[in-house]
Amino acid sequence: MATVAIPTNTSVLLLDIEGTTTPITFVKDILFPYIKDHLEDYLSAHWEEDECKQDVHLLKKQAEEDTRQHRAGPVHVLDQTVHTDEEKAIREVVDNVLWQMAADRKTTALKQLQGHMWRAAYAAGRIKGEVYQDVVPAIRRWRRLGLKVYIYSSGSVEAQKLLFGYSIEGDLLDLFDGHFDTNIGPKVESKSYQRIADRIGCPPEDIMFLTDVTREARAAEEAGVNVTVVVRPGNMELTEEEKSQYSLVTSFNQLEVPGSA
Ligand SMILES: CSCCC(=O)C(=O)COP(=O)(O)O
Ligand SMILES: [Mg+2]
Repeated sequence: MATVAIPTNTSVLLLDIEGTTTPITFVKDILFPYIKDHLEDYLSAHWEEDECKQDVHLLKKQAEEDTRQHRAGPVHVLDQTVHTDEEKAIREVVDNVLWQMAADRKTTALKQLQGHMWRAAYAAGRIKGEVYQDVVPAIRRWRRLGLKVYIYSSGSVEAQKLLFGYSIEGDLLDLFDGHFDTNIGPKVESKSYQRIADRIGCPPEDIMFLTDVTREARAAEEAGVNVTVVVRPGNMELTEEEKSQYSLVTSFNQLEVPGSA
């Protein structure tokens, strides 16, 4: 695959995680199964704690929104207020979370709870965040050239910091100037990218977004952000039309910063 020149005006690289910096298999085969295996025990152990109560509250708000939107699933209604039976209430939360995960939903409520659950696993060394080999050297190179590097993932900011803070390559948090998650808006909506540009304090045109998902790429482009689509093993196959529409790279090494050769 050919090299892709980063536009000369670029001052910020905005990176997706799953399928871009990190193999999809790490998320699907390690992070998500951890949640499924530990969910019920986690809720039972932390049910009375403020953080867990806030997580359940957010899930309930999301379930109410889903009901308003007629987004029916096998189990999607949480009604904690009427439950005096803790076990039953926990069961409802478990069913709701598993239903959301089966649909790979990116709701802030789901992502916040997942982030809180992974904290203990990372801290105990049971999980280490995976990053592709080309990622760290490329980011260090970009930073030496004066570019800023931000993360934008559906995973909560806390989950992002855990992944990079406890990574197979050690603590990588000093590689990033900041993190964004769905609190700024969904990754498939162009307004989210406008907000990110505002928050960083630069025009959208000065940002290059790297992602594996063309719906995200399209939303970013609509906001005026430059985009390169990252093709990694196991990523969703692109259509011929998508391949012709976007600049593609299989490694960050293919991104050339003008004047740096
Ligand atoms: C960064 S934490 C785990 C990943 C995750 O939960 C997720 O939804 C990944 O979404 P992305 O926007 O990075 O593709
Ligand atoms: Mg992705």
